[in-house]
Amino acid sequence: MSYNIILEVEDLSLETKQHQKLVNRVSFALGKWETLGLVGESGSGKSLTLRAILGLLPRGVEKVAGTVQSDERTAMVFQDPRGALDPLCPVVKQLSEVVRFRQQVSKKAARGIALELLERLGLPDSLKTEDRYPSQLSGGQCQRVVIAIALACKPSILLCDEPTTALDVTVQKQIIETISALQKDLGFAMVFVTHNLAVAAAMCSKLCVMKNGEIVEQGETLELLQNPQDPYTQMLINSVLPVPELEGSERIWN
Ligand SMILES: Nc1ncnc2c1ncn2[C@@H]1O[C@H](COP(=O)(O)OP(=O)(O)OP(=O)(O)O)[C@@H](O)[C@H]1O
Repeated sequence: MSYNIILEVEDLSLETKQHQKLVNRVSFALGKWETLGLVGESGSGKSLTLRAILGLLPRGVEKVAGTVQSDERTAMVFQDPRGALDPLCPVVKQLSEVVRFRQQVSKKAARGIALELLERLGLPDSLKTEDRYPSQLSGGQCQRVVIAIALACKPSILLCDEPTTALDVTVQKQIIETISALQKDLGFAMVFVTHNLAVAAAMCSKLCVMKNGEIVEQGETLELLQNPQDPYTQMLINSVLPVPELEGSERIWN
């Protein structure tokens, strides 16, 4: 890996045990501080690619070729925040345990670091004083806790698998702004999986467009969106609905 590259995926291929190809010869590189977006339709292999980077492939899926070279401090934020948390454990305790394990500090120090992290993520002070379980938090608050847990590992690479898909649009925007601000503060690199081209354009300096398990096009975000070469990328861009004019235009619901 060259000096500034923190993650390099080369010719990665994943298959089921029955040899069904799921990801085929995927290659990309991520520089320090950079954010790379993986975009493409559902089922195109984005999540499996992230899981392969983390070495956490689901049962029945195998890496059959290729290499992944990455910094060992890699953490992941999953799509479904509630599913990523233990429903039977108060959230501060869950976060403290990760801090204690990953940062090798005392129980008391871990709780202090956990509370600081929660504050940094804009979670309410009531979490400091009362035990709150995931079911007592909103979806956006659960996602903030999950992000705090990922950051407790002090990652140099953060893998985000559609971290805002399960949230409403205003909360989506807040979470994306929070992640961007934390990235500026803490200086990690990111691979960001999203369906949303607007989010990808706002967050990512480079994009890889995936279709049927392959990267059909990759490049600098602006260049790629302004001058897409692959018909599939062109179709993705054309399928983003423009915000309709509010007066005088035909509406679908009329
Ligand atoms: N455990 C598994 N066993 C067999 N096939 C799987 C498994 N997990 C995923 N797949 C298949 O691998 C392909 C890629 O899945 P993946 O979850 O990476 O897609 P994705 O691009 O992340 O989709 P989405 O945007 O909907 O999350 C899909 O065809 C999916 O059905």
